[in-house]
Amino acid sequence: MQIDIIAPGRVKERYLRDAIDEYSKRLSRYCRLNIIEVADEKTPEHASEGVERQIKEKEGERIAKHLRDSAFVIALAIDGKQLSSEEMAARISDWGLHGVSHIQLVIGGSIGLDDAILRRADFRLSFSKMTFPHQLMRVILLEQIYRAYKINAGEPYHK
Ligand SMILES: C[S@@+](CC[C@H](N)C(=O)[O-])C[C@H]1O[C@@H](n2cnc3c(N)ncnc32)[C@H](O)[C@@H]1O
Repeated sequence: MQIDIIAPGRVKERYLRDAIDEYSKRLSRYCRLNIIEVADEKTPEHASEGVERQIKEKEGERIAKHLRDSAFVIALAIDGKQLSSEEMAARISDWGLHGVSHIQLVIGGSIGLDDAILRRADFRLSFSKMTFPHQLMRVILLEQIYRAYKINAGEPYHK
């Protein structure tokens, strides 16, 4: 399975980059992982609704360039569907059985994902009703994909 994670902005914090590298290394045993960072837009502190919409559109256009018609696209969205780790593992296995060989997971920038990306998504995944910083979200997502592969492989991992 090819797994892409697409997100705006470069992760600058060393401790997050270390965690991303660690989970990427662990995941390389189970899938082909590709992390695609698109350029992010600078967000002014008190941006108007119009400016925020423009920022999301620009970042959305950059994300869209990487989306493949044949891929199963998952948008990370707070109001998406919440799954347990076991349910996520079962979905990944199921999508694979139904011919999906390429999953693209998209994380929004600091003000979220453009509507066009949300509409394109085949599935919207929520990690809870809480808002996580987009850069930390990459680590959480990688850990949960790794957990899903461990569950599907029947291999022990902390419960
Ligand atoms: C800082 S959040 C954006 C917050 C923005 N107000 C929104 O509602 O999308 C940045 C990105 O991280 C992801 N994210 C943050 N918290 C999440 C959660 N609980 N579940 C799923 N994705 C989340 C989403 O992709 C979101 O676009």
